[in-house]
Amino acid sequence: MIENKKICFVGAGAMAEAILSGLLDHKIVKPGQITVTNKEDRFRLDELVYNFGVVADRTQTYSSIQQADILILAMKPKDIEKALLDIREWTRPDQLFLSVVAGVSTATISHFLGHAAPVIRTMPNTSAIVGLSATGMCLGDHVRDEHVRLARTIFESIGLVFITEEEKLDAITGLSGSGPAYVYYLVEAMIKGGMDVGLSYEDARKLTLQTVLGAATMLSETGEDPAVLREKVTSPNGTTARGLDTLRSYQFEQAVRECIRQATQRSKELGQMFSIQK
Ligand SMILES: NC(=O)C1=CN([C@@H]2O[C@H](COP(=O)(O)OP(=O)(O)OC[C@H]3O[C@@H](n4cnc5c(N)ncnc54)[C@H](OP(=O)(O)O)[C@@H]3O)[C@@H](O)[C@H]2O)C=CC1
Ligand SMILES: O=C(O)[C@@H]1CCC=N1
Repeated sequence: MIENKKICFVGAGAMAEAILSGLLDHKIVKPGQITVTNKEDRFRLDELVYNFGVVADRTQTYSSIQQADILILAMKPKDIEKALLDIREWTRPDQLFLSVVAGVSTATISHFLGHAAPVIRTMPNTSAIVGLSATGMCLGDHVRDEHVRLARTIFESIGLVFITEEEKLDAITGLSGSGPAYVYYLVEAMIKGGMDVGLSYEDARKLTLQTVLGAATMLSETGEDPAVLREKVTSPNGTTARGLDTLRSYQFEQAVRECIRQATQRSKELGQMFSIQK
């Protein structure tokens, strides 16, 4: 429980919602401790107020920013410079800044703020909504133990937290930040494959979901190497062997590895486009 601290979200989209719903579900804060702000979409703020009971400051955004102890930056990378320049005169070095923005460095955030507030950069994922985010986190200048404790409490309410060096954040973005989309893509393909061989959409979806959930739970609960688990499914000359050979012939592994490399590269590019260069 985080008592007596006000949290203000700057940006009220998908990630902001995922984080605030985790905080409220786990009773880390009360709805009245959270304020949401965005650029212009008032209907979106109304929706969050209606669904979660949080506070939206539509007319005095800057006063909610001034009153906040913790600001969570949750806008797109292209919007962060303007957002920070708009609010900076209402911010102070004794506030904690937590960013979920892809690619943008802690040094850039500090630069745009123009003062010595502690900044923690994170990369969660949308599974935060069900409390299963894998969140990478790195610490900028001026961050003290009490800030790390607060950031941990917030992000552990939405899943696993992994503190690391800033150089790793692009890789974490390419792997686990974007990762849910890769899994959904695989699931889409498996459902289509099931339909190709005669199953209904509903049955293919149900069977695929249970298969993915079961496989993830096996990995997590047995701690086994995925290759070992894969081999246990694969009877010599059986059905799995034929399926896996087909995936290999389409260079499945190379495709997935290149996908993560490219997503990581894109995170670096976003960093170059929207971060100051040291
Ligand atoms: N979606 C994902 O899977 C993940 C996203 N991220 C990162 O989270 C960040 C947000 O992503 P997501 O929630 O998907 O994005 P959304 O597009 O859903 O939301 C972006 C929000 O930013 C607001 N915004 C834009 N400009 C400003 C501004 N100048 N001042 C205040 N608010 C502003 C928008 O307000 P308005 O609608 O009024 O324009 C909107 O509420 C991104 O940087 C992304 O890299 C990180 C991990 C996973
Ligand atoms: O696609 C993106 O850029 C964001 C960052 C990680 C997940 N979504």
